[in-house]
Amino acid sequence: MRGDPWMNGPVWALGAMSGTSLDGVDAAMVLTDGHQVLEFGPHAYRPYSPAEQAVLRAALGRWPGEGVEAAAEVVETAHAELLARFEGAQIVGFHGQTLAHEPGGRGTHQAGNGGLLADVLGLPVVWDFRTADVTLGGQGAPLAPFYHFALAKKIGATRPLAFLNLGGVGNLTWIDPTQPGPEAEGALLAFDTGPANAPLNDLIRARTGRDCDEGGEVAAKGRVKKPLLDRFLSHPYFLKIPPKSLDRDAFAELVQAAKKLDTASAAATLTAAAVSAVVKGAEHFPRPVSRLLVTGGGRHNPVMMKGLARRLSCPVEPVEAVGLNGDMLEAQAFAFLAVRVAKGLPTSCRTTTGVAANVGGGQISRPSALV
Ligand SMILES: Nc1ncnc2c1ncn2[C@@H]1O[C@H](COP(=O)(O)OP(=O)(O)OP(=O)(O)O)[C@@H](O)[C@H]1O
Ligand SMILES: CC(=O)N[C@H]1[C@@H]2OC[C@@H](O2)[C@@H](O)[C@@H]1O[C@H](C)C(=O)O
Repeated sequence: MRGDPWMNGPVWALGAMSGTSLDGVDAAMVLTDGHQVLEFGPHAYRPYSPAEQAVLRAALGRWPGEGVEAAAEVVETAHAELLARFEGAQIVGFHGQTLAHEPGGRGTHQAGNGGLLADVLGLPVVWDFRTADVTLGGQGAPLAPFYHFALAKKIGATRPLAFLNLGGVGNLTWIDPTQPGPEAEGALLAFDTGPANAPLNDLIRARTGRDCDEGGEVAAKGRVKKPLLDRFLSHPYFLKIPPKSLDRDAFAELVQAAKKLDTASAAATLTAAAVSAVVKGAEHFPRPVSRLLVTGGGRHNPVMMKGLARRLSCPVEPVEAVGLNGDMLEAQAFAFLAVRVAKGLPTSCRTTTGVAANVGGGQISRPSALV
């Protein structure tokens, strides 16, 4: 609508992401006009309790109508609690929790109803970011690349660079920052690399009860089992030309096979698998990059980071090296994307999701009192 504040200049947008690691919800504010990121605002994190995590985990792989109400309620409650702590937001970008992702098949499913959140928060909420892209034949993921492009401009990059997200799943965005916008021909190439932390977390949880391989300490004590790594790398996913995306549990057989190993060797092999998937992914870059900026929880894992630095021919640094916050970058991305959706700007294109035309994915729900 013409009277909406985002039609008249930059607004403070609040974004929230509940990632595939199932650890909790990140939320962050950015001041943006949907093109540039002008300022970063406050951020916060709300972990899921073990009971909430169990509900989400039990719902993985399920679709609407398949008993996902409890999971949706966990997502909505956690977001309502977290987002209510912020002041001054004019619009909210709510990603929800991906429970299943099958572009080209049943679609993509993010639990959580943005309409409910709009009523609770009294703010317009943009949500369901992925469906439109999938409906138009795209992968529906990754969606952070348009935000990565804005960040590349913000940090003043002049040569090709890449962002790597090491979340539950890994994803890479190659960027030519000299292009005028993210949808320009040759500006971006983005895709999921393969599993990153999710299989490692699942192993560590099963063996030790802990959430993750903190500091890569378990993997550092193990030896990589080359035959298993080679088997992993022969997966047809690595031969696919990007754009391409993955479900969290697409490589379940890798985890099964790793379970036969001692804990340290299994962790070492799964960590090496995450690294190798990125190295394979980098082979798809249109041109070499000047640096690789790493975001997501995996940048805290020194075994993963050292593996990448050893095997890639460019500097590998956490995004903090350029003054960004790698724990909040995806939450910020959905704040930025919310403004783009509200303004009718695209959030994905052929080179980020494979969609045939530029798409502004997402629907906007306004608080009932405002309708
Ligand atoms: N100190 C640490 N040492 C080792 N690994 C860590 C550390 N901190 C975080 N991680 C890993 O990072 C994961 C969290 O990453 P992140 O929050 O980026 O994932 P996500 O947003 O849920 O995933 P996705 O981007 O796939 O949606 C943890 O589950 C853990 O595996
Ligand atoms: C379907 C889905 O939720 N995919 C996530 C997941 O987590 C990482 C990777 O796989 C990426 O494709 C995406 O998230 C980020 C935020 C994205 O869309 O850019």
